[in-house]
Amino acid sequence: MGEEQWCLAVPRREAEETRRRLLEEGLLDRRFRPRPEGDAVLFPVTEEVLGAVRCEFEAVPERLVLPRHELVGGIAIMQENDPEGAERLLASRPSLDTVLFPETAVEGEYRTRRFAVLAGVPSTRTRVTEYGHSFDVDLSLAYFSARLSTERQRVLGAMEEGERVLDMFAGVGPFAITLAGKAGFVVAADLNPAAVHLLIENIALNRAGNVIPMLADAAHLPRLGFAPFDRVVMNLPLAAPEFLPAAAALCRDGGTIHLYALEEQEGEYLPLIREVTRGEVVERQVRTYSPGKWHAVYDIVMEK
Ligand SMILES: C[S@@+](CC[C@H](N)C(=O)[O-])C[C@H]1O[C@@H](n2cnc3c(N)ncnc32)[C@H](O)[C@@H]1O
Repeated sequence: MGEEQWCLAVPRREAEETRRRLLEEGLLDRRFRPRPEGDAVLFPVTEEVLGAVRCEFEAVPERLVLPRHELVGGIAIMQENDPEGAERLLASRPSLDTVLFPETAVEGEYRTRRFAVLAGVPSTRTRVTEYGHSFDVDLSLAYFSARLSTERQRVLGAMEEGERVLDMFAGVGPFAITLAGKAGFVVAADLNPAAVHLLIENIALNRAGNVIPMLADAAHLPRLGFAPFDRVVMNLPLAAPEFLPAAAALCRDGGTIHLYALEEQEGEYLPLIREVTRGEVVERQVRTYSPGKWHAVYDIVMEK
């Protein structure tokens, strides 16, 4: 079952006049694209607007079922390869530019997917706004998931002012730039040159001058002679445990590592974590990944 959206179905001959009046009254988004359906044109509206205007206009309320999708800025990623559903989705959401369908799973070292464009502007690039920050992303070139926005705020909330932070797998910078709000500085590393290009653009976009971008393999970071960090973010769920010894070497005693991992059993990574610290470890489920598998985060206090 997809998501539902209320619409006003207006006879075609009334459509232009209705559009003008709804715009004048501020009840319709200016980016609205009319979508003819039979003899009518469908205007997407909220339930409140529907209640307010249905008596005034020669209009019938309709409930459209929209295909399941995930929103990333102006892009909707659909779960089904359904071009007709994609057109409906595009018409119902004025803020959308493009509807994509992932042709592959998230794959490779850079954790990217290949997409087919189902509707709209043929591009995988968009701008995402998250808690007052803006991130330019290109979904086919670099990883980005809007689903971790709450998690980034949680980590920010756990920080003290002025911390030295390392983001080992920074992507286009959502953790690094969010945490920069409280940090003294953030070193943000990624192996993917396209991700680092976007990271640099995002540092400028958000004026986050205390984020230091690095094109680097996280495995080499311990050899670069950094002073120990107060906090290390490890967001590479499939392989982060491999890099835990490197993170432990880079984190000060009493500092915190946030290890994101994909697991099938609660506490799966505890034995590995116990090899690097005697400190407190708190595990949380971030979200379900697939049946029987979930993304977990371990907040690890370093005590060597
Ligand atoms: C799951 S993504 C997370 C990106 C970002 N933290 C976010 O939340 O959007 C993991 C990132 O790690 C990068 N990566 C993979 N292997 C790496 C390595 N050995 N060293 C540094 N970065 C790596 C990938 O290019 C990818 O951008």
